[in-house]
Amino acid sequence: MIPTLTLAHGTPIPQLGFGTYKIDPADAERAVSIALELGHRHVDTAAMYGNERDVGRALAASGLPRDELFVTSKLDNPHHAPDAARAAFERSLDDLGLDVLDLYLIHWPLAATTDYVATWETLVELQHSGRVREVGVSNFQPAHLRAVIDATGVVPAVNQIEINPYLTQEPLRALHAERGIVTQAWSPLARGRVLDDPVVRRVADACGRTPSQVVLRWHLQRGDVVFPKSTHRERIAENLDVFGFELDAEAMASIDALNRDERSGSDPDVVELGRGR
Ligand SMILES: NC(=O)C1=CN([C@@H]2O[C@H](COP(=O)(O)OP(=O)(O)OC[C@H]3O[C@@H](n4cnc5c(N)ncnc54)[C@H](OP(=O)(O)O)[C@@H]3O)[C@@H](O)[C@H]2O)C=CC1
Ligand SMILES: O=C(O)C(=O)[C@@H](O)[C@H](O)C(=O)CO
Repeated sequence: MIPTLTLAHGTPIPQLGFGTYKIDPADAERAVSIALELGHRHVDTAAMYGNERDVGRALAASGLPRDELFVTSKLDNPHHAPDAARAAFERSLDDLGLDVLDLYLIHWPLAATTDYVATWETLVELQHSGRVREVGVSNFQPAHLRAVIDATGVVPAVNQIEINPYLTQEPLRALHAERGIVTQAWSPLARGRVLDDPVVRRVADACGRTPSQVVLRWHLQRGDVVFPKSTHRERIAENLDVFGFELDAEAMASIDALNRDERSGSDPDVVELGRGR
């Protein structure tokens, strides 16, 4: 039911997944279990979220075959140094209860304080070890992408960046398309802020859908990977029910036009060790 895109090394990734930032560890097993029960097969987590063990428990309890699941985690900011990164990766695998991860990302470039190229080389080594199918980055700006590609010749499978109707990120998406990098859109609903937008509401009313559904549909039709977060069963179901309709060119253009280059979350040029989280 959920379409897939293909990553750099041939791994299929469901285009719609389930986000887990800000899901309290005490609630994460329940929320992820609901997501899997309702049809999600792709879960986005991170060591930073503190809920990998609980996500892992939900994956195990689901009884779903491992090859039907796609799990992403991310290297947390304090662990960029190569040895620390290897240890952090093993901790994430262990906490998630997995032998092999599908996708592992550098969470933030921390360009002013870390050698993110060395960190990237470590992720590439991890991929060669066979413990992770695909490696990528998150919150990388064009200069950071060019630096890791120039140094290693290895193109990140994805760049996970904030994208929503208020921050459409066209220049970065164009660079991704040029380099064969899959774009992942974090905070696809701008953490709920776009759902009251009058234009979004008008499009939703016109197609008999909810604001969240039209915004997610907009992302999917642009070709990006999205993983909205919700802890409510009815919203998780609503956010999954986005494959039975299409936005026409006029509706797409009216949502594109909402761009105001406005972030809902942290700015990659500002986040550094110990700040911006
Ligand atoms: N790589 C990175 O640096 C980052 C990655 N991410 C990833 O992206 C995921 C999604 O981003 P996130 O920041 O969580 O924000 P989202 O844009 O997914 O918005 C989540 C918010 O919207 C609400 N919501 C969700 N669905 C609906 C709905 N149908 N109707 C009304 N409200 C709704 C949720 O409330 P409720 O839960 O109460 O339903 C929550 O408050 C994260 O969970 C994480 O996995 C996020 C930020 C940074
Ligand atoms: O959710 C994530 O993956 C994050 O990195 C966020 O915590 C991010 O730092 C943010 O935008 C906080 O407002």
